[in-house]
Amino acid sequence: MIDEQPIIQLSNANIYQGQSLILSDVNISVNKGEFVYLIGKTGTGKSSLLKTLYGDLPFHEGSCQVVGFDLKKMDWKKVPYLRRNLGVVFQDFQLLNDRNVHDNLKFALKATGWQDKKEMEDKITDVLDKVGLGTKGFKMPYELSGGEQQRVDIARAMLNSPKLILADEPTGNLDPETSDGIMQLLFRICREDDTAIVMATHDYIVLQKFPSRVLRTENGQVIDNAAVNFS
Ligand SMILES: Nc1ncnc2c1ncn2[C@@H]1O[C@H](COP(=O)(O)OP(=O)(O)OP(=O)(O)O)[C@@H](O)[C@H]1O
Repeated sequence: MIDEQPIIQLSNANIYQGQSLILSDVNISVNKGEFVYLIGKTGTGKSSLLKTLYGDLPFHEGSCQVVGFDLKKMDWKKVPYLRRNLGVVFQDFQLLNDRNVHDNLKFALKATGWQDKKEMEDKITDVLDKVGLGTKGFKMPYELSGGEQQRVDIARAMLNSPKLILADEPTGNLDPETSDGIMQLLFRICREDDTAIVMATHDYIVLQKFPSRVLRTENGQVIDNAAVNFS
């Protein structure tokens, strides 16, 4: 068996928002290709944890390794390099409304250092096919349904073939049927590309339909392999 480093490893980690300690003594590890839910009541720190993992909040106490980056030692200027190695998916899609789907993806590629036109075109075709939007590249974001916009957001997260995708309530704005489609897509990416996915959610229907390991934020702690009470 190949001895691989976890994609995420936090040990005795403290998570802050400014001066406020949000989560303390966090000890979790996520392996390649794992799908992990992050649940917990509102305001208990799910987004704060995800933001720390993608370098949006500084990390100082304990240890935190993400896709091979040591966040405690990492120079703040290196955050763009960290971001090239992971994908982030948001609840509100965060697409640029002044350009079409293709150009949204091209913008993201250029912003992460891509230059070769042919390679960029091939990559855009590849990710749009993967999310089932191969024919929608010319559409403006406002011409798409919520589910389609979320697929574009996921396509954008996949552009740099990340080993990790962090998703903050990706089904939060979608109806149950559309959510199912997004969950099937995320699980397929996880399985076929061996991408680890950490997904914050309030959606217990999704958890029930697509069971996987659960982390729960509660009373300033993160509980691993948490039981879920569906009643
Ligand atoms: N920008 C900020 N500045 C200061 N405190 C913040 C900021 N954002 C969030 N907080 C605080 O951090 C704590 C955790 O919030 P966080 O958004 O991480 O929780 P959450 O579990 O993701 O909540 P939700 O489920 O509502 O999205 C809350 O007490 C919140 O008020």
